[in-house]
Amino acid sequence: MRIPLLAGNWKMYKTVAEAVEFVRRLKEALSGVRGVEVAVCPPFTALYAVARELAGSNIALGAQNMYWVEEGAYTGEVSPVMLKEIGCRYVILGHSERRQYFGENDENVNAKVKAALKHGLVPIVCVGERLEEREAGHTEEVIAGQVRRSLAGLSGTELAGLVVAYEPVWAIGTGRTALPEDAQQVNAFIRHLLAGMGGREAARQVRIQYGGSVKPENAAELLGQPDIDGALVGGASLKVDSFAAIVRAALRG
Ligand SMILES: O=C[C@H](O)COP(=O)(O)O
Repeated sequence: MRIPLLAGNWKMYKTVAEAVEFVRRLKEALSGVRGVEVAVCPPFTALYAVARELAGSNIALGAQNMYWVEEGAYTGEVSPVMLKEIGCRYVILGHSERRQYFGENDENVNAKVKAALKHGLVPIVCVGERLEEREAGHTEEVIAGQVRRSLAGLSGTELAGLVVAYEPVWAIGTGRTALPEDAQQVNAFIRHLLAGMGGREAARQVRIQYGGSVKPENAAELLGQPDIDGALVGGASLKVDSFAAIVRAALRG
């Protein structure tokens, strides 16, 4: 009932030429694939060129961040209007790298989520605990705080239409993947929280991804969990073969 979303977060990788070449090959690799949704999230510089290359394909486009204001004197920022104009469907918000290196917090993320929804973009809202928080047994408390603050003030319908990505910080780019049952437990917990915030129907519909060292070798088991509705893939989304293999694993999962 929930269509899995496999989104590639390219982070700060790929020039425009590399990005266009990549999506040309990805389109071929995924041409017959049905039953899953696929998105790529290139750096801002490559979005427009990639949008043109993806036109008419079954691959969606996403951005990795945005500001919450429509326009203005905000040097270096990109607005939801700009992303929508060039054909973005998704926008990743509150990624742990933005929280860690660029000072983002749940309140900023909440403003961005509301702005994205207002402009018809689907936010992929990232939450996740750090290693010391997990080891101290605080995972649920940390996740609950992030989910409640980042998604504060949204209606059930708005919650139903967005995507949450559970990304334990200790699993990002480290090669350490959460055990499928641990990831499932946190994703189920997030769904339970969302039921409290927006009702059971919203919680039934919302897609909750897992992210953190997802690879072709571990994807099927992670994606086979009942509350894992796709993956936010970093490193393994930078190569056509490995990203396509993860997409195929979602069909089996
Ligand atoms: O957004 C993607 C995540 O940060 C995961 O990155 P990774 O697959 O390289 O661990």
